[in-house]
Amino acid sequence: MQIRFTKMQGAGNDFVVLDETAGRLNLSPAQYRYLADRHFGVGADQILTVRPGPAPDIDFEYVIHNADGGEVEQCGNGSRCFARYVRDKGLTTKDAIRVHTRAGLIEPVLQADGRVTVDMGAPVFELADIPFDPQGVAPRAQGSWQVWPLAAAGREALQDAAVAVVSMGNPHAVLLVDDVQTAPVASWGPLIESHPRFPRRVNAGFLQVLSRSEVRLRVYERGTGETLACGTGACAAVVAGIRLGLLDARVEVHTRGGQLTIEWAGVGQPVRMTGPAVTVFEGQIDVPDAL
Ligand SMILES: N[C@H](CCC[C@H](N)C(=O)O)C(=O)O
Repeated sequence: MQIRFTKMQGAGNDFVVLDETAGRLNLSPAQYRYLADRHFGVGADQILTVRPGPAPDIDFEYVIHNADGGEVEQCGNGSRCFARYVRDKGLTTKDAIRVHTRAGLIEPVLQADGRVTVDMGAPVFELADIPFDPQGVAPRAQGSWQVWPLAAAGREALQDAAVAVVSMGNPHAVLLVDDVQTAPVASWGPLIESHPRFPRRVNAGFLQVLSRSEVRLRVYERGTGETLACGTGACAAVVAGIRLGLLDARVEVHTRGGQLTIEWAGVGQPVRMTGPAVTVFEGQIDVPDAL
Protein backbone atom coordinates (compact mmCIF):
# COMPACT_ATOMS: atom_id res chain seq x y z
CA MET A 1 0.00 0.00 0.00
CA GLN A 2 1.49 3.35 -1.06
CA ILE A 3 1.11 5.88 1.75
CA ARG A 4 1.86 9.60 1.64
CA PHE A 5 3.07 11.03 4.93
CA THR A 6 4.51 14.16 6.53
CA LYS A 7 7.36 13.86 9.03
CA MET A 8 7.17 16.41 11.88
CA GLN A 9 8.72 17.08 15.27
CA GLY A 10 7.88 19.05 18.37
CA ALA A 11 10.89 19.62 20.68
CA GLY A 12 12.50 16.56 19.11
CA ASN A 13 9.52 14.24 19.75
CA ASP A 14 8.99 13.04 16.20
CA PHE A 15 5.92 11.96 14.28
CA VAL A 16 4.65 10.49 11.05
CA VAL A 17 1.45 12.39 10.14
CA LEU A 18 -1.18 10.60 8.03
CA ASP A 19 -4.14 12.36 6.40
CA GLU A 20 -7.44 10.45 6.58
CA THR A 21 -9.65 13.47 5.86
CA ALA A 22 -10.54 11.97 2.45
CA GLY A 23 -10.87 8.36 3.60
CA ARG A 24 -9.57 5.77 6.05
CA LEU A 25 -6.32 3.87 5.48
CA ASN A 26 -7.44 1.10 7.86
CA LEU A 27 -3.90 0.31 9.02
CA SER A 28 -3.11 -2.55 11.41
CA PRO A 29 -0.97 -2.23 14.56
CA ALA A 30 1.80 -4.02 12.65
CA GLN A 31 1.59 -1.39 9.88
CA TYR A 32 1.78 1.45 12.43
CA ARG A 33 4.85 -0.27 13.90
CA TYR A 34 6.34 -0.51 10.40
CA LEU A 35 5.87 3.23 9.80
CA ALA A 36 7.48 4.04 13.16
CA ASP A 37 10.42 1.68 12.64
CA ARG A 38 13.67 3.68 12.33
CA HIS A 39 15.32 1.01 10.14
CA PHE A 40 12.61 -0.53 7.99
CA GLY A 41 10.08 2.31 7.91
CA VAL A 42 10.02 6.11 8.19
CA GLY A 43 10.91 6.25 11.89
CA ALA A 44 8.95 8.12 14.58
CA ASP A 45 7.95 8.12 18.26
CA GLN A 46 4.26 8.25 17.37
CA ILE A 47 1.97 8.11 14.31
CA LEU A 48 -0.60 10.93 14.17
CA THR A 49 -3.73 10.55 12.05
CA VAL A 50 -5.90 13.48 10.93
CA ARG A 51 -9.62 12.79 10.49
CA PRO A 52 -12.67 15.02 9.98
CA GLY A 53 -14.32 16.28 13.17
CA PRO A 54 -17.17 14.13 14.59
CA ALA A 55 -19.52 17.12 14.88
CA PRO A 56 -20.07 20.44 13.06
CA ASP A 57 -18.51 22.48 15.89
CA ILE A 58 -15.40 20.28 16.11
CA ASP A 59 -12.86 20.87 13.37
CA PHE A 60 -10.93 17.59 13.40
CA GLU A 61 -10.41 14.24 15.09
CA TYR A 62 -6.86 13.29 16.11
CA VAL A 63 -5.78 9.65 16.53
CA ILE A 64 -2.44 8.70 18.08
CA HIS A 65 -0.49 5.43 17.91
CA ASN A 66 2.77 4.77 19.79
CA ALA A 67 5.79 3.22 18.06
CA ASP A 68 4.64 -0.19 19.42
CA GLY A 69 1.47 0.14 17.33
CA GLY A 70 -0.87 0.68 20.28
CA GLU A 71 -3.47 3.47 20.13
CA VAL A 72 -3.30 5.94 23.04
CA GLU A 73 -5.41 8.76 24.43
CA GLN A 74 -3.31 11.88 24.05
CA CYS A 75 -0.05 13.37 22.78
CA GLY A 76 0.99 16.89 23.71
CA ASN A 77 3.84 17.52 21.27
CA GLY A 78 1.76 15.81 18.62
CA SER A 79 -1.19 18.16 19.19
CA ARG A 80 1.01 21.14 18.31
CA CYS A 81 2.29 19.42 15.15
CA PHE A 82 -1.29 18.46 14.30
CA ALA A 83 -2.35 22.13 14.38
CA ARG A 84 0.64 23.16 12.26
CA TYR A 85 -0.15 20.40 9.74
CA VAL A 86 -3.84 21.18 9.18
CA ARG A 87 -3.08 24.91 8.83
CA ASP A 88 -0.15 24.43 6.44
CA LYS A 89 -2.07 21.90 4.36
CA GLY A 90 -5.00 24.31 4.01
CA LEU A 91 -7.36 21.93 5.79
CA THR A 92 -8.37 24.95 7.87
CA THR A 93 -7.88 28.72 7.74
CA LYS A 94 -8.27 29.07 11.51
CA ASP A 95 -5.45 29.78 13.92
CA ALA A 96 -7.45 28.27 16.80
CA ILE A 97 -8.98 24.82 16.22
CA ARG A 98 -11.11 22.41 18.24
CA VAL A 99 -9.87 18.85 18.09
CA HIS A 100 -11.51 15.67 19.35
CA THR A 101 -9.14 13.12 20.92
CA ARG A 102 -9.75 9.91 22.87
CA ALA A 103 -8.94 11.99 25.98
CA GLY A 104 -11.51 14.67 25.12
CA LEU A 105 -11.44 18.07 23.42
CA ILE A 106 -8.19 20.05 23.02
CA GLU A 107 -7.82 23.50 21.50
CA PRO A 108 -4.49 24.28 19.82
CA VAL A 109 -3.77 27.93 18.88
CA LEU A 110 -1.08 28.86 16.35
CA GLN A 111 1.02 31.76 17.69
CA ALA A 112 2.57 34.54 15.59
CA ASP A 113 6.09 33.42 16.63
CA GLY A 114 5.52 29.97 15.11
CA ARG A 115 4.98 28.20 18.40
CA VAL A 116 1.65 26.57 19.26
CA THR A 117 -0.29 26.88 22.53
CA VAL A 118 -2.65 24.05 23.49
CA ASP A 119 -5.31 23.88 26.18
CA MET A 120 -4.66 20.28 27.20
CA GLY A 121 -7.66 20.04 29.54
CA ALA A 122 -7.60 19.56 33.30
CA PRO A 123 -5.35 16.91 34.89
CA VAL A 124 -7.05 13.96 36.58
CA PHE A 125 -6.01 12.63 40.00
CA GLU A 126 -8.59 9.95 40.83
CA LEU A 127 -6.50 6.77 41.05
CA ALA A 128 -9.03 4.65 39.16
CA ASP A 129 -8.96 7.19 36.29
CA ILE A 130 -5.16 7.26 35.97
CA PRO A 131 -5.46 4.20 36.18
CA PHE A 132 -3.32 3.31 39.22
CA ASP A 133 -3.96 0.31 41.52
CA PRO A 134 -2.13 0.80 44.87
CA GLN A 135 -2.26 -2.99 45.50
CA GLY A 136 -2.43 -2.33 49.24
CA VAL A 137 0.48 0.12 49.55
CA ALA A 138 -0.16 3.46 51.25
CA PRO A 139 0.93 6.82 49.83
CA ARG A 140 3.77 8.71 51.48
CA ALA A 141 3.29 12.37 52.39
CA GLN A 142 5.69 14.60 50.44
CA GLY A 143 5.64 18.39 50.61
CA SER A 144 2.03 19.51 50.22
CA TRP A 145 0.90 16.34 48.44
CA GLN A 146 1.81 12.62 48.31
CA VAL A 147 3.79 10.05 46.36
CA TRP A 148 3.28 6.30 45.92
CA PRO A 149 6.06 3.74 46.64
CA LEU A 150 6.94 1.42 43.73
CA ALA A 151 8.86 -1.31 45.57
CA ALA A 152 7.48 -4.64 44.38
CA ALA A 153 8.54 -8.24 43.74
CA GLY A 154 10.75 -8.37 40.68
CA ARG A 155 11.35 -4.63 40.89
CA GLU A 156 13.80 -4.50 43.79
CA ALA A 157 15.71 -1.75 41.95
CA LEU A 158 12.72 0.52 42.65
CA GLN A 159 13.04 -0.07 46.42
CA ASP A 160 13.43 3.65 47.19
CA ALA A 161 11.36 5.02 44.30
CA ALA A 162 8.04 6.78 44.91
CA VAL A 163 6.07 8.66 42.28
CA ALA A 164 3.33 11.23 41.90
CA VAL A 165 0.57 9.92 39.62
CA VAL A 166 -1.36 12.18 37.23
CA SER A 167 -3.43 11.67 34.09
CA MET A 168 -3.43 14.15 31.20
CA GLY A 169 -5.83 11.78 29.47
CA ASN A 170 -2.86 9.43 29.37
CA PRO A 171 -1.16 8.06 32.49
CA HIS A 172 2.00 9.58 34.03
CA ALA A 173 4.24 8.64 36.96
CA VAL A 174 6.55 11.50 38.03
CA LEU A 175 9.76 10.80 39.98
CA LEU A 176 11.80 13.63 41.51
CA VAL A 177 15.54 13.30 40.82
CA ASP A 178 18.57 15.42 41.74
CA ASP A 179 20.02 15.43 38.20
CA VAL A 180 18.29 14.26 35.02
CA GLN A 181 21.68 13.64 33.38
CA THR A 182 22.53 10.90 35.90
CA ALA A 183 18.95 9.70 36.53
CA PRO A 184 18.42 5.92 35.92
CA VAL A 185 16.07 6.50 32.95
CA ALA A 186 17.28 3.50 30.94
CA SER A 187 17.08 1.07 33.87
CA TRP A 188 14.10 2.37 35.90
CA GLY A 189 12.08 3.63 32.93
CA PRO A 190 11.02 0.17 31.66
CA LEU A 191 10.45 -1.09 35.23
CA ILE A 192 8.06 1.82 35.93
CA GLU A 193 6.42 1.75 32.46
CA SER A 194 5.31 -1.88 32.91
CA HIS A 195 4.77 -1.73 36.70
CA PRO A 196 1.80 -3.93 37.76
CA ARG A 197 0.24 -1.01 39.68
CA PHE A 198 -0.42 0.67 36.29
CA PRO A 199 -2.99 -1.56 34.53
CA ARG A 200 -2.55 0.33 31.24
CA ARG A 201 1.19 0.87 31.73
CA VAL A 202 2.48 4.42 32.27
CA ASN A 203 4.77 7.18 31.00
CA ALA A 204 7.67 7.59 33.48
CA GLY A 205 8.89 11.17 34.05
CA PHE A 206 12.21 12.04 35.75
CA LEU A 207 11.90 15.60 37.09
CA GLN A 208 14.73 17.86 38.29
CA VAL A 209 13.57 21.11 39.90
CA LEU A 210 15.98 23.99 39.19
CA SER A 211 13.80 26.76 40.69
CA ARG A 212 10.08 27.47 41.28
CA SER A 213 9.79 28.39 37.59
CA GLU A 214 12.31 26.15 35.82
CA VAL A 215 12.80 22.38 35.58
CA ARG A 216 14.58 19.71 33.56
CA LEU A 217 12.66 16.63 32.48
CA ARG A 218 13.36 13.29 30.82
CA VAL A 219 10.52 10.87 30.02
CA TYR A 220 10.58 7.16 29.32
CA GLU A 221 7.36 7.00 27.30
CA ARG A 222 4.82 4.18 27.39
CA GLY A 223 5.00 2.20 24.16
CA THR A 224 8.00 4.08 22.78
CA GLY A 225 10.87 4.37 25.28
CA GLU A 226 12.79 7.55 26.10
CA THR A 227 11.91 10.41 23.75
CA LEU A 228 13.65 13.79 23.42
CA ALA A 229 10.52 15.42 24.82
CA CYS A 230 7.04 14.45 26.02
CA GLY A 231 4.36 17.15 26.00
CA THR A 232 1.82 15.46 28.25
CA GLY A 233 4.78 14.39 30.39
CA ALA A 234 5.81 18.03 30.79
CA CYS A 235 2.22 18.92 31.75
CA ALA A 236 2.04 16.06 34.27
CA ALA A 237 5.45 16.87 35.76
CA VAL A 238 4.61 20.55 36.29
CA VAL A 239 1.21 19.68 37.77
CA ALA A 240 2.90 17.23 40.17
CA GLY A 241 5.57 19.82 41.07
CA ILE A 242 2.93 22.45 41.79
CA ARG A 243 0.84 20.07 43.93
CA LEU A 244 4.00 19.02 45.84
CA GLY A 245 4.57 22.72 46.60
CA LEU A 246 7.79 22.99 44.56
CA LEU A 247 6.68 25.06 41.55
CA ASP A 248 4.74 28.22 40.68
CA ALA A 249 1.93 28.47 38.10
CA ARG A 250 4.17 29.05 35.03
CA VAL A 251 7.18 26.82 34.44
CA GLU A 252 9.84 26.54 31.72
CA VAL A 253 10.52 22.86 31.05
CA HIS A 254 13.91 22.01 29.56
CA THR A 255 13.87 18.70 27.69
CA ARG A 256 16.63 17.07 25.65
CA GLY A 257 14.91 18.20 22.45
CA GLY A 258 13.83 21.72 23.35
CA GLN A 259 11.89 23.95 25.72
CA LEU A 260 8.19 23.87 26.63
CA THR A 261 6.23 26.42 28.67
CA ILE A 262 3.59 24.94 30.96
CA GLU A 263 0.96 26.93 32.89
CA TRP A 264 -1.53 25.60 35.44
CA ALA A 265 -3.68 27.61 37.89
CA GLY A 266 -4.64 24.66 40.10
CA VAL A 267 -6.98 21.70 40.54
CA GLY A 268 -9.95 21.81 38.17
CA GLN A 269 -8.16 24.20 35.82
CA PRO A 270 -6.81 23.29 32.35
CA VAL A 271 -3.09 22.95 31.65
CA ARG A 272 -1.73 25.20 28.88
CA MET A 273 1.32 24.04 26.98
CA THR A 274 3.31 26.18 24.51
CA GLY A 275 6.11 24.91 22.30
CA PRO A 276 7.48 24.36 18.79
CA ALA A 277 5.95 22.41 15.89
CA VAL A 278 8.11 21.81 12.81
CA THR A 279 7.62 20.05 9.47
CA VAL A 280 10.79 18.09 8.60
CA PHE A 281 9.96 16.48 5.23
CA GLU A 282 7.22 14.85 3.17
CA GLY A 283 7.34 11.49 1.50
CA GLN A 284 5.71 8.34 0.26
CA ILE A 285 6.32 4.82 1.44
CA ASP A 286 5.16 1.37 0.36
CA VAL A 287 3.74 -0.35 3.45
CA PRO A 288 3.36 -4.13 3.03
CA ASP A 289 -0.28 -5.30 3.24
CA ALA A 290 0.72 -8.39 5.18
CA LEU A 291 3.11 -7.93 8.12
N1 LIG B 1 3.65 7.67 24.97
C1 LIG B 1 2.41 8.38 25.32
C2 LIG B 1 1.76 8.97 24.05
C3 LIG B 1 2.58 10.10 23.45
C4 LIG B 1 2.80 11.21 24.45
C5 LIG B 1 3.94 12.17 24.15
N2 LIG B 1 4.66 11.96 22.93
C6 LIG B 1 3.47 13.62 24.27
O1 LIG B 1 4.03 14.51 23.62
O2 LIG B 1 2.54 13.84 25.10
C7 LIG B 1 1.44 7.39 25.97
O3 LIG B 1 1.56 6.18 25.71
O4 LIG B 1 0.57 7.86 26.73
